[in-house]
Amino acid sequence: MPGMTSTMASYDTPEGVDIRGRYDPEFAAILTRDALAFVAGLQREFRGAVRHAMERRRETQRRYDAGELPRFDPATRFVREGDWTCAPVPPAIADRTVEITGPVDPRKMVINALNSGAKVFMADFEDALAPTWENLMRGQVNLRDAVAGTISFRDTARGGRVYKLDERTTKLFVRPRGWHLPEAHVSIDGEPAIGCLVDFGLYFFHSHAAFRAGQGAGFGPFFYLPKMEHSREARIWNGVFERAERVAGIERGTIRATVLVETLPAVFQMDEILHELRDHSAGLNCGRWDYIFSYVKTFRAHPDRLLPDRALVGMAQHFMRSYSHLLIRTCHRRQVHAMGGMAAQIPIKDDAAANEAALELVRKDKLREVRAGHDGTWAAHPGLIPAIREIFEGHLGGKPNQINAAAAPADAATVTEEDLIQPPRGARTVEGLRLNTRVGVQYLAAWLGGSGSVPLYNLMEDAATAEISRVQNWQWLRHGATLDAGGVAVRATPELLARIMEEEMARVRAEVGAERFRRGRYAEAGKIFSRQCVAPELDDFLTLDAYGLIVVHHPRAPASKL
Ligand SMILES: CC(=O)SCCNC(=O)CCNC(=O)[C@H](O)C(C)(C)COP(=O)(O)OP(=O)(O)OC[C@H]1O[C@@H](n2cnc3c(N)ncnc32)[C@H](O)[C@@H]1OP(=O)(O)O
Ligand SMILES: O=CC(=O)O
Ligand SMILES: [Mg+2]
Repeated sequence: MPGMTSTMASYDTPEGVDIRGRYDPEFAAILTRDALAFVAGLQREFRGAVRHAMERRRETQRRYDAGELPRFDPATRFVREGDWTCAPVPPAIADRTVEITGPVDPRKMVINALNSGAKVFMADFEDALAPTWENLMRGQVNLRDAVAGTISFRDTARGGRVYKLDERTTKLFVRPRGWHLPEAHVSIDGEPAIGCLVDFGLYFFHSHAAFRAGQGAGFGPFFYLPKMEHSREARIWNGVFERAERVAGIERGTIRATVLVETLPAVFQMDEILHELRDHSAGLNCGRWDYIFSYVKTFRAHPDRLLPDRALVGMAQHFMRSYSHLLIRTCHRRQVHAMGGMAAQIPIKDDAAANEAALELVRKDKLREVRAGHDGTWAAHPGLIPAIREIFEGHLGGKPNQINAAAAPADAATVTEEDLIQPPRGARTVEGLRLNTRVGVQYLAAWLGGSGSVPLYNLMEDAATAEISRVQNWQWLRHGATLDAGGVAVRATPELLARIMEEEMARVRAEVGAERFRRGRYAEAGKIFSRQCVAPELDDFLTLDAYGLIVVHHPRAPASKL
């Protein structure tokens, strides 16, 4: 009987491992006994180090809250000043001029990304994915089939159009979740698994051999590593890679990873992070959106460092420019790629002039990046790839990257601690508070409904951009910021937010329509977002705070709070 298997059958798990997510025969082919034993081995070896690293994050934040500023660590000066380089770049990924990003599910999108004409596809378990059990497991199935070259999809909504891989596809990088996120559907020795070790472990276990034979020319698999704050966290990843190489019997140093420098503390640790990963490094990337989020988080207790409206905090702000210039110099000194970041604009379908204006903003952003010395950059949508390729390939003149040209802006050698934390300039407005609220609520509603990246007001929104909306509102309220309301100064207060919330919820309802509003989780998202904005203590991550609401344990009752 259809459906019978899903209630009766269960996963074959090794000692100490329990699967609390829905049973599905397709998922069972991923959650094999051996694959789970591999994940459990990682968790058992590294859980102590991860716990310690998370405690150190909290301890460091307490020091920032007491007035300390982030700075370069005098104890590791020898690493910053030392004359060392990372292992040579694998030939398969010398050219990373344009990288498309997208969630590991839906399947169609994965195929589109692999066929997009970009050099790399960064398949995301992180900012672009709501980590529901279904998304995570379907994502693993998609990645296994993508690496095997067998992935296909029949789109019934499009008259049965069949999607399959082209002759030439992009190289695959996979981004697991950050160290802070648990995986509540997998328990190991009675505690939730570490989310990123589940993402990494299952993908690596099933695909490393096919990947190295097909995609990596003897190297790989390749990864992106998000949201790290300190080199001790990179050291854990290095250990994970070494264990994986040992267990799989592959040559040490062939797994490679690009670290996103997307927290403020990490910008003071770039050499140290590369040094920890020097045998496994594939460079650094400017994760600009989480970086802005992290600036607010780090300075949550510093009223002299309030951000202006979110729309004004771009790469032209001094602290952002300094960060990207220092990242380029650091990477090129260490002989690895310095990757640029994500412009939030996406194609606008129904307005040619607005579309051209959006494309022009993307072009400008990419031109700035390649001129500054970046070796490649990110695209959020396939429609942007031709323009971005033209800029990067035109500037590089046939070279795959500019690592050996040691390209870096002249001011990169003199970037100071003060440059990296200089408060951004610009107005703080009630309109900004409104927009944060409107966007934050809609993103959260989408995330609760299982979508981790969505188009909103012609921009890409994902967990990182939504975090900026949340923490900026929190910061303004916490410090009673003065906001401009069309020439009149008003104070950011919980009462003002409550009024704006009511008005913006009504606006969202009118925009999306009553039926979609009712079916979606907008009301719930509104409540969560409000609570997060007025919380006495800033929640570290909105996705962690709300995670319990997307956890569905089987066969027991759904929706348990962790
Ligand atoms: C801060 C950071 O971490 S940035 C990195 C994480 N964020 C991301 O990766 C966001 C990636 N982008 C996206 O998710 C999407 O582009 C969105 C949600 C912004 C917009 O998606 P949509 O509304 O579906 O776009 P749209 O309707 O224009 O899609 C047109 C086609 O392009 C495809 N497409 C759109 N974006 C992508 C993508 N990133 N990768 C592959 N294919 C894509 C769609 O599948 C669709 O294909 P079809 O014509 O065969 O049906
Ligand atoms: O992950 C990328 C970012 O900008 O955040
Ligand atoms: Mg990010």
